[in-house]
Amino acid sequence: MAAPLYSRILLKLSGEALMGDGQYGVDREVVQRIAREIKDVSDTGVQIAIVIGGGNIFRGMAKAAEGMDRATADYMGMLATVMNALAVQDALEHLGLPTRVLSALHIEQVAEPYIRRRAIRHLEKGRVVIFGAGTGNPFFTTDTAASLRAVEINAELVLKGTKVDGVYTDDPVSHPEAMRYRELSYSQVLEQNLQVMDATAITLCRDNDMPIIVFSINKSGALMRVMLGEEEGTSVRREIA
Ligand SMILES: Nc1ncnc2c1ncn2[C@@H]1O[C@H](COP(=O)(O)OP(=O)(O)OP(=O)(O)O)[C@@H](O)[C@H]1O
Ligand SMILES: O=c1ccn([C@@H]2O[C@H](COP(=O)(O)O)[C@@H](O)[C@H]2O)c(=O)[nH]1
Repeated sequence: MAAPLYSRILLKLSGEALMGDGQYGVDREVVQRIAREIKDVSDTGVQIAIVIGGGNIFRGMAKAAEGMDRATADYMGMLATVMNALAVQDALEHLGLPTRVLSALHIEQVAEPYIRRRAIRHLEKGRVVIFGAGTGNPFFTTDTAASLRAVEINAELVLKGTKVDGVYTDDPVSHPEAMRYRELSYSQVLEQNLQVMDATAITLCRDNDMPIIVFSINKSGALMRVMLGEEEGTSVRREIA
């Protein structure tokens, strides 16, 4: 089999991708399938760090969050990502993969605190590192946490695994006629206001020359195909000559 193109990656998993066909929460079978795909990549020797979103839990609480103080609601969202991190950790460890959850919020009984050098050490030892609680700051998103952690740990690539199979001319969920891009520059995403990742996350990647590939985590084998450099999803990187 061909060798992966990367040795250290940051995988951003959309929280909503974990809920399968449900309205909210975690679908165990979906998480187990994603865990198997992660293990396949890990078995090739690629170091994998993961940032998980919280949309599957947090959007289920949207009514409760209405009218709340924004920062308080954001802390609820960050705690939701910790629950997802534990669900993914459990699924990976059932497959025999060593993992560590590192949380940006202090909850020592549940997860190690985020310490950059520790995260790198875990990766070097072959552990899958799962970053919980986003950046630890309200007014941010887990996409931004993914860009930030990727830069911090010197990852070679941010992989955004989501429900759609790339970046489209418009939201493909509400605009079925939208067309998928094969590649885009950071500035095209920003100028065209393509909503697949927020502007802060894209800007951080642009400023640090961190390439991004957006792909469908629901498509079997897609994660491995991205690792092997095969045509999959949309690649976002610096200006295309
Ligand atoms: N131009 C676009 N191309 C592709 N997807 C788009 C575009 N504009 C909006 N989207 C939407 O962006 C979503 C991707 O964001 P995603 O659901 O992964 O959110 P997230 O914040 O990363 O994760 P979470 O579900 O945890 O909140 C897709 O489901 C898609 O419907
Ligand atoms: O750094 C962060 C990351 C996340 N949040 C809050 O959590 C939710 C869920 O994250 P998603 O990226 O939408 O999946 C988000 O809406 C924020 O409320 C945060 O405050 N800071």
